[in-house]
Amino acid sequence: MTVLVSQVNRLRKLKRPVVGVGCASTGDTSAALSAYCAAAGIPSIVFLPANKISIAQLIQPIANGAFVLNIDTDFDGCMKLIREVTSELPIYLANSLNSLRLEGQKTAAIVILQQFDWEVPDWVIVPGGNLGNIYAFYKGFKMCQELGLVDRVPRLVCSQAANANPLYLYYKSEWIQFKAVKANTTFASAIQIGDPVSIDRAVYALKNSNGIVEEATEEELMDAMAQADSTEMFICPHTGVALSALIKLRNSGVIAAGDRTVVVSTAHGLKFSQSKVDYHSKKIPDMACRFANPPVQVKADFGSVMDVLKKYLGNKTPNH
Ligand SMILES: N[C@@H](CCOP(=O)(O)O)C(=O)O
Repeated sequence: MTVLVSQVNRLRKLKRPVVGVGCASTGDTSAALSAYCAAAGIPSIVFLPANKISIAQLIQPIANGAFVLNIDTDFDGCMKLIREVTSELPIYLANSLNSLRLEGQKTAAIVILQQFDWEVPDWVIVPGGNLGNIYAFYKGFKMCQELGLVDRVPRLVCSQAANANPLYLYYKSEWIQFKAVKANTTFASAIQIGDPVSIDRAVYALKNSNGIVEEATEEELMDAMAQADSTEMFICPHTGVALSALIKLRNSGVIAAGDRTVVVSTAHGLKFSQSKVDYHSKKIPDMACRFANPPVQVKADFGSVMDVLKKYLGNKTPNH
């Protein structure tokens, strides 16, 4: 996002008629845009689907001084509206159909290679919604190959929530015909997108990296998130979608035990704390919440506290 906002800053210094930067968002693009625009002193305008993003996501653009429109539609409706508006008004569009976003995002691939000491991982798994990310990763890896820094690109996996899975359905139809879907509610709300703007670029990236598309049900993604959290992480539900793909591909043997695999995490878990509260209090209809760790309610007296502690510790063996 800073690549794009820096470019807009330059255009404005050149006296080009750009009154502000706008985006439709499921919560993360708007947070980044509003922060960088605030730093650059450029007005930001964000179109958000009302009641479909977390409070932590909503408050970021508000706090950063963006002009926030809460629109009674879903992300795809917001995207359609901002495209119409930016074709009428001199507002610069910041969603990932703008190639400046992709140029910035592709640096994530370079960072992965650098962290792997320029050895190419076998797999990179990315959660997919509007689908700019998966293409940007491909673009970054391909650029490094063309520069001779590495000799190949990793196999890419794009993982979608089963409730918002147009790419998965397209892949399963062997790329016969793309059909946008109505995105249903998912805990992975940032990828609750039925008509991704970067569909063609994503397909190009997947075909050219011998890629795979996976999907995760609500139960699978929430269980994967809880399992990851219990190992010291604190991931977002979208990362749970990507981890579910890893679990499935590993179980089916597609990803082998020795394969080096990167799972990309796209947001901080603290932005989605309500989903974790719901899971750990086992309040989600039709979900077993197998890895829930609810707090134990106990009376404020020594005996009661000792009783529950002894019961808990009785199940544990000392670690010598
Ligand atoms: N998940 C995104 C949706 C918009 O995607 P973009 O990459 O086209 O900006 C968000 O957080 O808003």
